[in-house]
Amino acid sequence: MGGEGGAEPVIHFVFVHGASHGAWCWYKLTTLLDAAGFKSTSVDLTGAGISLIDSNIVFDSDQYNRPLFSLLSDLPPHHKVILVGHSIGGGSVTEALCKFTDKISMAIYLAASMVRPGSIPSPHLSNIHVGEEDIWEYTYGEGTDKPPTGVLIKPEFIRHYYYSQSPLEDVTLSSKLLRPAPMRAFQDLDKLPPNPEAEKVPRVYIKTAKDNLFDSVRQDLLVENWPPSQLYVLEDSDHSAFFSVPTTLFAYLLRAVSFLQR
Ligand SMILES: CC[C@H]1c2cc3[nH]c4c(c3C)C(=O)[C@H](C(=O)OC)c4c3nc(cc4[nH]c(cc(n2)[C@@H]1C)c(C(C)=O)c4C)[C@@H](C)[C@@H]3CCC(=O)O
Repeated sequence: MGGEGGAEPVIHFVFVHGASHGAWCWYKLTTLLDAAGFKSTSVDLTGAGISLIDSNIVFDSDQYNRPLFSLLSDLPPHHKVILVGHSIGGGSVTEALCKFTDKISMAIYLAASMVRPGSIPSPHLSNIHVGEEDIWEYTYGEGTDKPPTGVLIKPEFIRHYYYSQSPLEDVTLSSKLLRPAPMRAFQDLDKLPPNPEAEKVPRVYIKTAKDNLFDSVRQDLLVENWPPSQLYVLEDSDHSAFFSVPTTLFAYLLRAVSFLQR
């Protein structure tokens, strides 16, 4: 955990957003944690949130994850963080876990992509939203004869798939803030070689039970394929627990980290 040389080590949470989101989506959680005396940081990955980079020119996962990697590499010696990733942000968490293993005391996946390094994820998992509707809008930054460079959920599907149980104010605000996500950065996320050291770090999975985007069956499959040390279920949560059930999520985060102190 912290280890700043004072009497009590600081418990420091670092939050990683999912596709199209940004550091902004964690505002309720960081407020609760800061008020309770914890340290929290939320990052904007390249091309997301208030990043000045156009996501159409983000080419790979290294470039996409650079703000997170910089944060971790700049931590003082012996300072460890609890890394929390949402949705496809779980891929960034796993990459960070492999690259900065000694900086991470716990990895927490919230309705997130949790794929074991060295394994091949089932195609059933990598097909985003396998339902009937075509809910995605693509951007062709290099021309329509080339593969898409960006992807964003169509406006009419935002509420149902991302925020069905969340307050309307959060839906309204998010609708203004969501940005196209860098397709090419996602293609190589989760394509990591085996990493036995990273496997020693405790992992926690938090399931979202009323999730219209990432259904229970697929979340269960991730958990089955790479069992975490702790599993929690947010019964009333949509895909975006940081909006729909922030106080329960806060309580689960505290319960999860309490196991580090035993
Ligand atoms: C375009 C393919 C690329 C990909 C994109 C993508 N993935 C998610 C979104 C987008 C645009 C979302 O909006 C959603 C999210 O982050 O919401 C905030 C996404 C999810 N992805 C998940 C799992 C998952 N995705 C991939 C792969 C890709 N996602 C493509 C390369 C994998 C693997 C291993 O290949 C996995 C495990 C979920 C956590 C969410 C839910 C989306 C869904 O599956 O319906």
